[in-house]
Amino acid sequence: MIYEIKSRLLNIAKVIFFLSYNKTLTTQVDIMRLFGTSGIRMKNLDPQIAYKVGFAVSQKVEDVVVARDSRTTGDLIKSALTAGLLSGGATVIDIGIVPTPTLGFSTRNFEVGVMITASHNPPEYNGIKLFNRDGTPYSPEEEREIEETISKNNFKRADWSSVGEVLRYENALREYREHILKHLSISRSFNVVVDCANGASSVISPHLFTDVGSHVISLNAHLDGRFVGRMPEPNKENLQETMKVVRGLNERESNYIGIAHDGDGDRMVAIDERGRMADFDKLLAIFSKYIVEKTGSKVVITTVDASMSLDEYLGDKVKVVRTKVGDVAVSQALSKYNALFGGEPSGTWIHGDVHLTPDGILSGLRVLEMMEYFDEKLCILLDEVPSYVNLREKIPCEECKKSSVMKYVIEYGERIFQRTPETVDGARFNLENGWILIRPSGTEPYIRIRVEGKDNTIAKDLLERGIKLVRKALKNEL
Ligand SMILES: N[C@@H]1[C@@H](O)[C@H](O)[C@@H](COP(=O)(O)O)O[C@@H]1O
Ligand SMILES: [Mg+2]
Repeated sequence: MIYEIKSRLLNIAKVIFFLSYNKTLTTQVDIMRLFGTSGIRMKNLDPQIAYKVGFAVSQKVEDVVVARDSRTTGDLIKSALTAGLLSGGATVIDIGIVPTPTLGFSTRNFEVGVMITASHNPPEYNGIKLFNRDGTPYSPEEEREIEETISKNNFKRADWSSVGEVLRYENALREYREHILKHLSISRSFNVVVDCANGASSVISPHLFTDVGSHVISLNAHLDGRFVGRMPEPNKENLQETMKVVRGLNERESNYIGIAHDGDGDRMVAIDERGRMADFDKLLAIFSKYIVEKTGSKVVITTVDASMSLDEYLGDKVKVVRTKVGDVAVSQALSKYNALFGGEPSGTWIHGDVHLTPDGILSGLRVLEMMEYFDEKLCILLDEVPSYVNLREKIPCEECKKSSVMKYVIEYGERIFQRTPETVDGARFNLENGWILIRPSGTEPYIRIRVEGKDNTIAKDLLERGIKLVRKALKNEL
């Protein structure tokens, strides 16, 4: 009898297990991927996505600090995001238009920070980037959680009595400015051209350079979301005019340097006294050397696309850690290794002694500090760094094709280059006299190729082979 009851119970349990197992199978939802290398970034970003992100964030936290850059769609996206946050009962602290590093810094007083920006992308893009209290951008795992909440529609709406409210906070810029100034030691007066790309850095960058005693000429330093002065990516093509201005000023031997930002001010590009845009890898090397010499720190963080000259320049005593491309990975590695400096050859620099958010404004000021420390012109410091030939190319590739293109690149790349690639990010083939990295951009519809060779012929040949390989992979897709 007892045996009979037992076996019946067992059968019922089996049926319940079967039903619930099938239910989980049928209710399993595909997780919609929204986040890339640097948060969410899309052309004509749909405000409904912003609403859902706000709603998802509000399920976990009570107060959220929100800021935006100068883009024309900034108010639209902010309103939608705010509606989502309030719906879930979160309090929104609105600090207005400020650069990403200011938002990252302000997050220390709240639970989460949200920056509405598409950084260096053209004006038709916008995006959303989330920050933790310690100033680090959200990790891929934290981003997955938000994507999961959205995909599963796991929202709980607050009722009228607990719905959130918006508070405006006016002191964010002042607090950020004071914090930055506390961490600088600049006593010399420098001549600086500051180009803000009509982006968010306009509200603070030229002022901080004046604060440290520089003579400042500001360019594109009024907010305009159409980026009327120049496009927001601080690259050679977009900085032609700025370089010309620096060169023109220095015809009278006034030793101007240039500092240029992207749309949200988390990047910095330097222009030396000869009007040349500083090579990112060289700037990375001198920043690293400066931090190592000044603080005794023995570890520097960079990304897989950084030059081999860095290791050579720093010598054996310094450990160079290479992460995936993107400030998220660099910032996390900084925390993990307790490092004081990390940078990427895209002009993104993080100074861990001040805060863990990439900061183009602080980095520009640190260029001056470094020049004073080494008592040398920027052009001379840059020329001291060994250099190899670096070439870059980007090939258009739709989002949905990226993963199969990369699969092809890895498989056929192994045959072509006779090497197993490193796959920290995309595929990097390390060869005798150089290397080639092929990876999908996490912010734009491109496959990026970067090569470095001991000489021009090697680099050009590698690049050509890389381009051919990606084109073949794309054709294979058709
Ligand atoms: N803040 C990030 C950078 O950290 C990153 O290097 C860059 C390029 O990323 P990707 O090459 O994936 O487009 O995007 C953003 O600007
Ligand atoms: Mg940026």
